[in-house]
Amino acid sequence: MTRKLDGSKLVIATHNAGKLREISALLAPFGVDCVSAGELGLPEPEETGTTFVENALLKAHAAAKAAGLPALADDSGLSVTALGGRPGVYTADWAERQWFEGEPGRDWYMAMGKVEGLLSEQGPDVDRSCWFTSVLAIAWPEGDEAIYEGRVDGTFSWPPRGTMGFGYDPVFVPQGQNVSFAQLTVAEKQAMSHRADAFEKLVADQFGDAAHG
Ligand SMILES: O=P(O)(O)OP(=O)(O)OP(=O)(O)OC[C@H]1O[C@@H](n2cnc3c(O)ncnc32)[C@H](O)[C@@H]1O
Ligand SMILES: [Mg+2]
Repeated sequence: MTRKLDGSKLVIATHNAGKLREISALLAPFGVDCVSAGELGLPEPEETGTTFVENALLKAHAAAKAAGLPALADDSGLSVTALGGRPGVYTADWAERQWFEGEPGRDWYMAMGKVEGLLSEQGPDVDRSCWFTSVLAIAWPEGDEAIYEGRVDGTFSWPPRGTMGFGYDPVFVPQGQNVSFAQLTVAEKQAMSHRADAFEKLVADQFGDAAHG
């Protein structure tokens, strides 16, 4: 039995604005009182794990300890079959940190181009199948933890298309669709995303029969 959220404030332990938007929207129907890591001024922990689970737990525990509140973290990434699952856990690292109009950020276009470069080296018939993973971890200040994993399969598509979403969304075409994640509204992406898949498991476990949304 995993520990359950009991109505106290929940820290959304991410420094990624796109994820924060999606996780807040997923939580909205459940009336959970949320605060983001950014609002609390929590530092961004170093992601030293070698798996999504390790990094999600590391981020959730760091935030829970620092805030004295339960914390929900997401570790996610894009895995490309023909690249042996890379960038995978290192998806964020493939994008260099840059300054954009005075704001710190990462260069996602460069990172997507890196993946495309490696794929096109393998010729025009290269297998472009790929998948997104999301591991959601909840940690409590006392050390309890819970883990939920989600996945969505698709195709790495070039050139990038669309302006919605974040990160690698413009190159990810989910199975059965012909538009990228960045051409979908938040609600449309949530109907099929890796994060929503993990969240469904979280809801079943944490909110049980009372679950809706
Ligand atoms: O660690 P936090 O603070 O949560 O934010 P982050 O951006 O560093 O997040 P990760 O360490 O989990 O790195 C995962 C990267 O994978 C990419 N990614 C994950 N989910 C995605 C999604 O739904 N759409 C597009 N790209 C996604 C995105 O580029 C993320 O930066
Ligand atoms: Mg990160």
